[in-house]
Amino acid sequence: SKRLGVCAGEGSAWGSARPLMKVIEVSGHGIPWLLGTFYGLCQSDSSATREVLLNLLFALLLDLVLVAVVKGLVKRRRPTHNKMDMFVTISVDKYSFPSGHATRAALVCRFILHHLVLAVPLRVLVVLWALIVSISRVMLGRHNVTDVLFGLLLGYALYSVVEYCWLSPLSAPALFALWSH
Ligand SMILES: CC(C)=CCC/C(C)=C/COP(=O)(O)O
Repeated sequence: SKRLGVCAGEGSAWGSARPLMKVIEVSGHGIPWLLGTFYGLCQSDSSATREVLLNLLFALLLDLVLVAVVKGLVKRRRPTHNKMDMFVTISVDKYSFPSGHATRAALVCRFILHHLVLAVPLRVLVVLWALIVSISRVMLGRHNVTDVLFGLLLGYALYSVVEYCWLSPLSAPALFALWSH
């Protein structure tokens, strides 16, 4: 993993690509996804859209909690070559197993592919985004390869849990009443 951390610092082999990697990092961060989903929820005027966005919000929150619990239990330190200059972190983010970006990327990728009707090139872009976010975690030196691989598996599996617990106006009427205008 250390050898693959080619953007871990400005002086690293691919140090000039670090700013781009950090933009990719923000694209997979929890805050833009949570704020964007919440904003969409407030703006949506169709009940079908609200249902999808409410479940996406639930999925993102579940993911944050699950990753925080696993990080807190495993307590694996981030690689020593990592510079802790990440955009907004919480206390457990000093730990690296699993990668929260990788779980979110896999979860959101599956969610989008199942719930949005997209042309094939866009579907391919969504999968590529998830892969690039994941690979960038190792290139930035934030994670070991195993953190990212486990994160991807966890996010993939978590999507199945979200589908199983799918919130609908029938199963969670009080929640939907909050968002009906
Ligand atoms: C503060 C909020 C809402 C989310 C934290 C997102 C975050 C910083 C996750 C850590 O990701 P990695 O484990 O991939 O470094």
